Amino acid sequence: MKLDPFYLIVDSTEWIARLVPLGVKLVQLRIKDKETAELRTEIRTAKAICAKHGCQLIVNDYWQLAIEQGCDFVHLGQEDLEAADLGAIRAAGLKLGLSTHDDAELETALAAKPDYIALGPIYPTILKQMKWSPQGPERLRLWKSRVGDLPLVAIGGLNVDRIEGVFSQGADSAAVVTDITLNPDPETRTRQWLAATAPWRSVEMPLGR
Ligand SMILES: Cc1ncc(COP(=O)(O)OP(=O)(O)O)c(N)n1
Ligand SMILES: Cc1nc(C(=O)O)sc1CCOP(=O)(O)O
Ligand SMILES: [Mg+2]
Repeated sequence: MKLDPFYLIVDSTEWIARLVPLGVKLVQLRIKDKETAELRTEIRTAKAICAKHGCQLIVNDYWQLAIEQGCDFVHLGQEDLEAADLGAIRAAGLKLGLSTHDDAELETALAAKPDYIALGPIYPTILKQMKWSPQGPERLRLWKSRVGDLPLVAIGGLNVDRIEGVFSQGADSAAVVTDITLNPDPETRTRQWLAATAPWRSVEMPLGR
């Protein structure tokens, strides 16, 4: 499986409606602190927008709602994974992305046979408090050697200027929140991300890229 090299993460369908039509092909809906009914509506709406624009939607955390709404991809962290029913996720045909932050988490994640592995935080992030120090882009190379053919997602503190650095270390996709959502002009920033990740979007990548 291949992931688009530009992995946008947003916290509402408003953002999805605003940015996905610009050409985004991979988006995560990451909502915290909303009631189930509202989450259900958000997921349903996000799914419809993404389907219209040929964008892969990944639902963060809420795997039961993702199943209920007929989604096809979820992202779980390690604590989410502990509480999740992997059998139900697989039986529903969902693909699964997993977070990792250290060796033990990578081992746990690989045992769950995910469809991609994320490593973070690559750089300091202002989105949320994290107990891990920034990994640095070099750590992606070690992770890539361990995940083999599984797509590797870099996350945490990424911006347009840091894209080349994560792909040169072996990342297959670069995930981003605040460089876009806190930008004074999120549409222009999204277009910059699309352009900057274009070299990694081609079907066949030259060796060593
Ligand atoms: C692509 C990607 N990588 C990591 C995360 C973080 O997941 P998690 O550790 O479960 O933390 P929350 O995002 O749920 O706060 C992610 N969402 N996406
Ligand atoms: C949600 C999330 N998870 C991370 C991890 O390391 O698992 S870092 C992160 C925040 C990403 O936001 P930004 O691009 O604004 O730094
Ligand atoms: Mg989570």
